[in-house]
Amino acid sequence: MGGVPPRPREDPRPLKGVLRSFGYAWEGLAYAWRVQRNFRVEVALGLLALGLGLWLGVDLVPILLVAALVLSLELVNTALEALTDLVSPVYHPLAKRAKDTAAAAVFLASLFALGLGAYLFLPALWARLGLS
Ligand SMILES: Nc1ncnc2c1ncn2[C@@H]1O[C@H](COP(=O)(O)OP(=O)(O)OP(=O)(O)O)[C@@H](O)[C@H]1O
Repeated sequence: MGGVPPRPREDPRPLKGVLRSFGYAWEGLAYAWRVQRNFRVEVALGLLALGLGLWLGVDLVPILLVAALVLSLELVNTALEALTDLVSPVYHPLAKRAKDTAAAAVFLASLFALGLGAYLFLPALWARLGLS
């Protein structure tokens, strides 16, 4: 067998342990960035929305919150995909349910982000362009 790295022992020094946890979280982020094109697209769209929000002078808090929601759900979706592939490398209807439902969570949050973007940006954009 082999291939499965040993589980690291918990570091008794609190700060070291916390820093190590950040390191693992960073590895997870780097993995999602590397393998998930959707994650990269969502980061780019989030930055675009922030730039647009700054330019139009709209409230950035809802934009930051919805971007955090979409990106976090995409990370959870990526984790679930990996776990599903581990426990069910061949087709199984329950594996399909798990992957499809996790994907639906990202889809729903993305639809919400789109609606929020339209609600926040369109009136400000019309005003900026002198169309309202
Ligand atoms: N082991 C499996 N058993 C049953 N259905 C599966 C299985 N693996 C994947 N699927 C089906 O194929 C779809 C695509 O799965 P895949 O693993 O390619 O993820 P994905 O949706 O392409 O994710 P991403 O594009 O974010 O990597 C799933 O949503 C599911 O419907």
